[in-house]
Amino acid sequence: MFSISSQNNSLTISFLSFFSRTYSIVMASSLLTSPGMIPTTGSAVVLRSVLPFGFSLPSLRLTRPYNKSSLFISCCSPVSEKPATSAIDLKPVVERWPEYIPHKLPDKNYVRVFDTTLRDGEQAPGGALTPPQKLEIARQLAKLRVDVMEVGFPGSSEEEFETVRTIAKTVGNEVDEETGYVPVICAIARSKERDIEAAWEAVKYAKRPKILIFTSTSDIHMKYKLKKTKEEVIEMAASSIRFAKSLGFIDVQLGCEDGGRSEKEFLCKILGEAIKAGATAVNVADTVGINMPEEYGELVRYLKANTPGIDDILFSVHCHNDLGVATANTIAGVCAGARQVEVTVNGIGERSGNAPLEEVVMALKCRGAYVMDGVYTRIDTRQIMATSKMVQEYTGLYVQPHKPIVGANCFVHESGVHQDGILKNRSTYEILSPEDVGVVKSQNSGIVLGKLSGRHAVKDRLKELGYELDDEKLNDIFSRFRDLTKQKKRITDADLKALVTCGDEISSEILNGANGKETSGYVPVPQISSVV
Ligand SMILES: CC(=O)SCCNC(=O)CCNC(=O)[C@H](O)C(C)(C)COP(=O)(O)OP(=O)(O)OC[C@H]1O[C@@H](n2cnc3c(N)ncnc32)[C@H](O)[C@@H]1OP(=O)(O)O
Ligand SMILES: CSCCC(=O)C(=O)O
Ligand SMILES: [Mn+2]
Repeated sequence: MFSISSQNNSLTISFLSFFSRTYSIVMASSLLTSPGMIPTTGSAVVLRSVLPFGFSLPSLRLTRPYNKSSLFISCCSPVSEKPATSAIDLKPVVERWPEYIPHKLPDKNYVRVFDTTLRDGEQAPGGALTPPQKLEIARQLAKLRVDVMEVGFPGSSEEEFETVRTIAKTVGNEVDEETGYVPVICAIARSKERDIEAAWEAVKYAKRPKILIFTSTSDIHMKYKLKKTKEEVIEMAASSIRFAKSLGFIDVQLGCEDGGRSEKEFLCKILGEAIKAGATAVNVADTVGINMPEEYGELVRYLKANTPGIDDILFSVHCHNDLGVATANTIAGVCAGARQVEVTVNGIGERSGNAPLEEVVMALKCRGAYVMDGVYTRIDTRQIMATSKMVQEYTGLYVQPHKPIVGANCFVHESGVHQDGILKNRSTYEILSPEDVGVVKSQNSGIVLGKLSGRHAVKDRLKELGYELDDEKLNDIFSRFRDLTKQKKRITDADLKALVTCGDEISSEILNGANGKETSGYVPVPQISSVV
């Protein structure tokens, strides 16, 4: 069924199943007796093997020790019986954080997560935060294990300067003993010495300080906003980078604002000059969210292919969501070779926001191994929901129920056909494991009852409540349940009990609230909460 090969410090198990394209793998501990073996991070399972006639076969790459004597690995192929992510992903005993080298990644598939919730996210209209809130979010971002957090614009005000400095002094020095993890603390600056000095004075206390110097590169921005020529903009960017280095910054990123509307040849030129001046990373921002995924991916590919020295530094992507494709553009950038993603929690940011961290990270976790050549991040995805909730509460910017990954409806089912599928096997309609994103569910399994629900779900819920019904009785209850949904949007446990116990009369107790707040319009789903 499978073959095992060993190379260097890694073991590859290739599964030779021609019969099924769905995989559920149980491995005995005897396979994994070698000390020093754990799954590669991010996507525990790396699928690589390809059959001659195009079928994908999974292989599992193991490189360090497991803390379990036996392993149950659930992995998904393009068609899977298991959620694509799994709460029982293999966990290492102690996983050391890779050494941080600003311009270099520990391996070619590592994607660095640069969170900008506290800078671009805070720029969301109505999203301003107090200094203590920013500090608390920074601590939570560290729990989430973001590689880099961009925490503010020190040159913009005294208060912002102090806030960034406090985060640098605290969160920027809290090294996790077990893993060695400590976040990079980044500050943004315009291409102005005053901003760059303020950035240095604020973040220099962090173990790993970083600056993002931005400059506009599109004709529109250069002409109307900066009122500068191309040559002047190049000189401004290069001299700013040199100035930042002269102050003590080792990690300097140049951000090309409005890169998505910039001339490609000009971008190559300015990026090349930035690299010569000592930049360790560059980004090309789709500042106005105008690019389409193919277009943005193509831009990244072009710049990676045509900029001298680009492969010696980190290429970062920064996408806005004006046309609803920020996540897709970010992923297209990664597929084109970018290895840092600039994202915000819940996707908050200017106008329609930035690429949401949770979407990009879960897309890579869920599909990185299958369709993106094994890219992965080291985000602790179980902290996603807690982080999302904190950001919602502090900014007052609440996500819609159907927001991917963190919306209240993500693991909830109201329609009969779906409920029936979920009750038979969750993977029929869920691709993620709720626990993987920090969601715990109550015993009613994310099933809510309403107008579109079916008999299976009603019967199942009644059984949970202690009522075992024969088909005739169920049909009767179901018919009255349907009647009730004409008057109530959400049918509660109390309603169900009353339907069973009240005979033909629908009690006034049931209809209480029929016109009330709780049953009109959207009703938040109560059975989901986050695990911190
Ligand atoms: C695309 C982005 O998200 S970039 C981040 C933007 N974030 C913010 O703006 C939040 C914080 N901003 C602020 O507090 C203020 O805007 C400040 C303190 C930075 C500047 O305030 P003010 O001095 O009053 O200037 P104001 O904001 O009105 O105008 C911006 C100035 O910066 C200049 N500027 C804009 N981008 C750049 C750049 N990349 N490099 C150099 N100068 C720039 C503009 O041309 C304009 O300069 P001008 O006065 O010579 O015309
Ligand atoms: C170029 S990255 C920094 C500025 C920014 O947030 C943007 O351009 O969208
Ligand atoms: Mn932005």
